[in-house]
Amino acid sequence: MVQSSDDNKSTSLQVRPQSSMISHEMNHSVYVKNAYKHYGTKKNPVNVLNGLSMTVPRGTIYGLLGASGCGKTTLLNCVVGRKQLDSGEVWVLGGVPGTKGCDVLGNKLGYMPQEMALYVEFSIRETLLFYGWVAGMKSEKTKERIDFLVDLLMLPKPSRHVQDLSTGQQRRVSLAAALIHEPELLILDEPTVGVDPVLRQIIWDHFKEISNNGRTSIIITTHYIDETRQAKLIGLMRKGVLLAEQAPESLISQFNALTLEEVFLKLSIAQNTQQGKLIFDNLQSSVSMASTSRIKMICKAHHVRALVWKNGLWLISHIPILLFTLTMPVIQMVLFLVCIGHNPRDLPIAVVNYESNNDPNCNTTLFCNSSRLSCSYFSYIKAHGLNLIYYNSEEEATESVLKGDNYASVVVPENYSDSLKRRILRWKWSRQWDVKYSTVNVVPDLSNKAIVGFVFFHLSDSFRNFLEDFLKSCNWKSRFFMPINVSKVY
Ligand SMILES: Nc1ncnc2c1ncn2[C@@H]1O[C@H](COP(=O)(O)OP(=O)(O)OP(=O)(O)O)[C@@H](O)[C@H]1O
Repeated sequence: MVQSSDDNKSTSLQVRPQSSMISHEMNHSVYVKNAYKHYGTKKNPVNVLNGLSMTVPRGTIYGLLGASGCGKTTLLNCVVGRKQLDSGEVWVLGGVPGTKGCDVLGNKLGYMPQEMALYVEFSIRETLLFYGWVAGMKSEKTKERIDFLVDLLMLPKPSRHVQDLSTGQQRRVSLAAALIHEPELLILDEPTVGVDPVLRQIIWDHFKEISNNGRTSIIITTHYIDETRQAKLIGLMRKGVLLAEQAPESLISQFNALTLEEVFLKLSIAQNTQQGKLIFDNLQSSVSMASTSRIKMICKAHHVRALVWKNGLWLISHIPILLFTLTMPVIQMVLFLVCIGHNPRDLPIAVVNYESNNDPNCNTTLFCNSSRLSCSYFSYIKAHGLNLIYYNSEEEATESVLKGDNYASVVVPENYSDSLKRRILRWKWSRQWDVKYSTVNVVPDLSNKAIVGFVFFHLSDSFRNFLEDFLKSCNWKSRFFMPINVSKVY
């Protein structure tokens, strides 16, 4: 309980929340200046950051303290680039996240969010392996680190699946994922919630050890105010600003308090009485630099490898979904073809039949001695679904194709039937004359290859059927050839 005399003393404190006690240098781990962030609409905003400034020197454990809902997570999300500031500056490891030269931040940063962000179908080992690979670590080194972290954080067997762990164990796996690649900057949102006091001390000892050499900086938010006495610096956050940013011992002695809780209380009371003035001061002094931050995780080969591995692993552990994913396109295709798709029909083609003098009504009956086999062939084409438009000459038919009236022209030469029969009978020893007059000439519209493909299909399939029936009618042995000549005209 704070004495009333202390209260009076505290209310007279000049709380200047925005003036960081540490000088501004670009080589700090994290430097936030005049950060503003609100949620909700412009008309009805929830102001979470109100011109907050924060400095985390390299190699420091920084305890970010504040009541629930004061904006700690929002601030950290802005630092790691998950959210953007409305205005203000964020510098991380000497660069502005999202700009050139700061693209390695993803590997230098270890972030443990407050919410569970693990793939629960994975085992502990698979989870940590994935995050190691994402950070570009070699498998051997990752395995070494997994053994070390499982031991340090007293995790269950690495083969256990995340979904089978308790919430506290899952949070420790999340912490291990942030630590796996020994990043330069660790941002941990309440890493010790629900952790046994002995283990909590072990974790803090580890933090002190890795920050001691000056390489690793750690920002920790926690509700356990007392544990942050072990931090090098603490930032007391309230109403969107830092009320103080100092070493815990120096705060305690400066505010003549016994605990950090007491310091926080005194500062909060002081802030309440000065609120109006401070907001005014902040507005006066704030240079609104709309430099929004966003950490760009670069997509390197190891990211791709890790993602492919992760997705593969996920699919293997979800066999029904894998089967569904593989068979779905086939099912879709079959359903589409059965219900909707069919070959295009009634495609117009220009025809010239020199054998029948272009008589569209010539006898189409197929028999061995027929002298108008071309008429029979045309009837097969018609039955197959092409629309025959008769022209008087080959030139007119070709012209109609060039004009786009028809998809192809089909010209049957005179003496077609006799030549065709001789060609079938003499086969390899056919005369050139018979070859020429037994061949149908086709000129396609090359501007529409997909449709022309169907025209060829109709023409050749019709000829195949026609030939089979003709050979049968003559009792000749079965043969296959396709006397259709395609000419290209541009
Ligand atoms: N997406 C959002 N939309 C609207 N309001 C939000 C959103 N996220 C957070 N808030 C509000 O912003 C304020 C700050 O939330 P934040 O999560 O940053 O606080 P916190 O200090 O991390 O709280 P805790 O310690 O409980 O995690 C809260 O009032 C919260 O309701």
